[in-house]
Amino acid sequence: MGDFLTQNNEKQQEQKRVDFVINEVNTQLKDTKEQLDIAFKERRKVESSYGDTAKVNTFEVDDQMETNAAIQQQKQLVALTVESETILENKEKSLNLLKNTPYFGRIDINEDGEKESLYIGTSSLIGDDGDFLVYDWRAPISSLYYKGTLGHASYRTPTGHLATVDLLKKRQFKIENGEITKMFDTNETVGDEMLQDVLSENSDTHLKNIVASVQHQQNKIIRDTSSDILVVQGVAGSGKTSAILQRIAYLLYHSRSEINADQIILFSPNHLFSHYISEVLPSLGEKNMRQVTLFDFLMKRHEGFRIESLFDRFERDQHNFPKAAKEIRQFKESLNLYEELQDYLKRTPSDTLAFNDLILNGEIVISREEILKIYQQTPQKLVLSERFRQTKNNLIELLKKRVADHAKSAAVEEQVENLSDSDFHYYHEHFISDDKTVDEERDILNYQLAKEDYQSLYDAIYNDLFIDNYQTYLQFLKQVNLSSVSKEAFDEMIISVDQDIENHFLRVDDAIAILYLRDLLTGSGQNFAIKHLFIDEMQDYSPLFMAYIRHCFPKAKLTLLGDYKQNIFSSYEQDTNTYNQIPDIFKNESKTYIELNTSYRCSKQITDFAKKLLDKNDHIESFSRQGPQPKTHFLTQSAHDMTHYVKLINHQLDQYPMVAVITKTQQQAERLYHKLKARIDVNLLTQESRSLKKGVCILPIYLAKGLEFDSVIVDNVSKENYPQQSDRDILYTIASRAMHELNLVVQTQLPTFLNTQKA
Ligand SMILES: Nc1ncnc2c1ncn2[C@@H]1O[C@H](COP(=O)(O)OP(=O)(O)OP(=O)(O)O)[C@@H](O)[C@H]1O
Repeated sequence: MGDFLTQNNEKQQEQKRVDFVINEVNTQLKDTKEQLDIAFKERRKVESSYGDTAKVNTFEVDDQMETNAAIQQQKQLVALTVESETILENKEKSLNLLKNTPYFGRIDINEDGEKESLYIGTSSLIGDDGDFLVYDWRAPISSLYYKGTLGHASYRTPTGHLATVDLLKKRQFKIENGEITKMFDTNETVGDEMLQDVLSENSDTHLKNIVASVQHQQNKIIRDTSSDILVVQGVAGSGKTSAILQRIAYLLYHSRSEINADQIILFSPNHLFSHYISEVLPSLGEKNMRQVTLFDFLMKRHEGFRIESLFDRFERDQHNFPKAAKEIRQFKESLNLYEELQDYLKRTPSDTLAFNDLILNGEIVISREEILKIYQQTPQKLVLSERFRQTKNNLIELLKKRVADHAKSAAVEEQVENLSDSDFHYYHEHFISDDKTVDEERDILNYQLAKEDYQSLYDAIYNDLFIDNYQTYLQFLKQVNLSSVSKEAFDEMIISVDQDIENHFLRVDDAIAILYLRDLLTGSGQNFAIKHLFIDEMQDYSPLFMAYIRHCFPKAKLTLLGDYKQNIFSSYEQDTNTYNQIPDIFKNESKTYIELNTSYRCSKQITDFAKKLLDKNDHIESFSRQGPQPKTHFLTQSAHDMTHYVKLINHQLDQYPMVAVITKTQQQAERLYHKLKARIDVNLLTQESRSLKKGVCILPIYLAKGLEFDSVIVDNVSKENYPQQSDRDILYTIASRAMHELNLVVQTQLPTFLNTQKA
């Protein structure tokens, strides 16, 4: 009873403080809004007078100079007003976040005999008297909340000095709409009670931030600023995605002046996922980073080609994936291919390199033979990219000569004759100075028009389109000797790649290899501006792609995360997966490895079930949250059984806002959707889907990657549908999408690997 009273009293005290802080937030919000209003008016004023200045007569030279100086000054003024407006807007955003939940944690410390209580929230709040009412969770001192248990603890001060304190108390709050709904004191890093509470909530259409309950290992990922390559292997639901999003917020805070969100790229598995995670950073007061999928990345770089997505490839593999095809794919995805490519390009006689004719209006202006000759005339001792640079320069010179010839042609003469008055004035104004004679004027005009005729050829040379990477790739393949595959099978593959190219279509592995080949040849394709690159679900990317990504973003620090057990797309076996090859891919770079072994997403019962699908050696810990046991339902697709299927779905829907029926393939998802849609409101998700909705959705597993649902129904877990041992990875991935409840629908018999365990 005494305890209860003390607790109640403490809660009242804390609530008083919350009220006080919210009051301060509201006052500051009001001030900020007023200042924003002033800043906005100020900017409008400066901008409109900037316009007036620009209109000043620029006829006289002196006036012109004066005007330029004035314009520069005005430009600076506009930049300053925009900057102060942005600062105020950011402040307003942070205050709005603090308005309902000003903080989530408190630590009491004794530092050099001085006791202090610090409150921790999504951003800092400084009161009238200059005191910190709330500390940003990313401030150095806030790290005490995440890493230490009570007693001695240390943190690095902004000056780099290691400060030691006595951590006396750690308290967690759940504050909703200004009211403390829960409050726990804890000695754990972040106590189980709070975590239990967060994890027992229902799933949502968007991932939430985990700022209040980051766990010790996750904290290491978030606060690592020194590794060049940070590699995270984490079991399904262990918070990898959550941790990297927090990490991005952390990096942005600590390097505000050096990094902005545009210099951070996240490779995400699909657009559904991109949308699913898009609210985490804004909820922490930060701008979202750039997101790209592998498919988009390749499409952008192979203009005019259709690319097979990983999803289409997965569907195709379900129908036919012979052993030879698997061997060839493994080769095309491997670092060996990179080495062979390099080697080939070094030793290959130049006449096996393929070039494109430069064609204008159906006529060859520079033929591929001419280009080859130019290339062959460059010094052999130079590196390839340098030979290409010289070839390119020489081609431009040659084109200039062709332009000069063209300028004298009757066609151009005629164009000049037929110029309209306004075009004539335009050329005069832009290209011909007053001191030219009539003949000179004519020559310049002819040359300019001839140059414009040839502009597309300049662009083609500039963009390296005179090289035929696709044919060069075929030439390369023709000399590969892959001992594990018969010559017939390999030749067949080359014919099929040739046909694909003819049809302007590329398979993923070819698309990546061709990009690498292109960049090795031309020395292009690198982006030095990107500072951080994150790859989620790294197990989906081949070693070759990883090496290529390093080539593309040479200055970026990499954070690679994944779970090699959720191995759906790759043709690799466990011991040759991308994760194991990281030391070979990033040979001379420093790497830090972190493992996350606890699944926070699933109830203990679901994690225990999923665990049995994996090897004994795979280490997964379940979090202690309890839920119902996974259940098996034997249902065919007869009308009678479909009624039971619908009942099962409805029953889940009565209990949970988000229910997913997960199939193995898109085709199965579509078939099931058509059977169910007349009886129940369901939402079919496809590659084109961009967002999740509450209710019931049907989707194939590869679209459910990275997502989670309150309840998952696994469709058709039958031995015909999951015949192989490797299908265990797919079932593991499906099962681990479920937070609270898992149901398996079996049409015939359970797969052999599941038969030995009762669901
Ligand atoms: N420290 C934490 N506090 C609260 N919730 C957490 C924490 N860590 C993870 N979670 C929750 O666990 C769930 C899984 O997290 P997340 O999606 O980041 O895991 P993941 O490792 O990326 O999973 P997957 O490999 O399946 O994509 C999310 O609901 C997330 O909010």
